[in-house]
Amino acid sequence: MNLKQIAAEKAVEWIKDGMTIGLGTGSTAFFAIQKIGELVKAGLQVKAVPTSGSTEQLAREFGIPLTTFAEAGKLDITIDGADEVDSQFNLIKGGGGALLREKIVAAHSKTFIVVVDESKLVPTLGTFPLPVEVIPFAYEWTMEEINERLQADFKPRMKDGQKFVTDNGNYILDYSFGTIPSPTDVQEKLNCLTGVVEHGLFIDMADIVIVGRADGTVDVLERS
Ligand SMILES: O=C(CO)[C@H](O)[C@H](O)COP(=O)(O)O
Repeated sequence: MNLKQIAAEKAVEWIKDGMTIGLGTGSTAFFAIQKIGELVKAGLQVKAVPTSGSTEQLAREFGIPLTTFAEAGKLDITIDGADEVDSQFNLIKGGGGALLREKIVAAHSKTFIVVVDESKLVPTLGTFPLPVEVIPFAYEWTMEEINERLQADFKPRMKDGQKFVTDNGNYILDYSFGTIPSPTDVQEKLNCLTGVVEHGLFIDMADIVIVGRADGTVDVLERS
């Protein structure tokens, strides 16, 4: 079986009747959404908040009832993928461009479960470029300020020859660090910059990391 699928389907075991859940974005989250759809068809009662337009569409296709934050309050569980996971459960996310809603949803969940195949486990974050979501208005100035602070190479994210635009109408800059020895340091530098909406560092947010291994087993790692 696909490693992403075994991790994602394991995570779905945490979902119980009556829960409100956050649905992540990406090819790993897809398998969780698909499985939840099957369980809903079989009678599971849940309501979900999607983290992107594409996930909302998938949830509708799979017949998963949707809700809003206003209605749901704090979510019971969110299941989402990640681009990198370090040994402290810190993450880089946003490869799919949904980092802002993903972070909001994860931050408002009692339990945040991250599902990955083992290739996403790293000793230190930073091989995967760090996505930074910026407001399009005067984004060149924001970019200059970020560059001054981060001193790392970056590329504006493109799609079909145009700047990639997020579900929130913003741009993404992908920063190549190679290695991020102190994710909190980078987070602090980015958090106070006007024009930066959000970044893909998810620090101290994941409660459980579920890993699909090449030998077909699945590891459930819980934050101590
Ligand atoms: O953060 C994300 C989307 O914004 C995804 O969770 C991340 O990119 C991992 O994607 P995949 O499961 O397809 O490898």
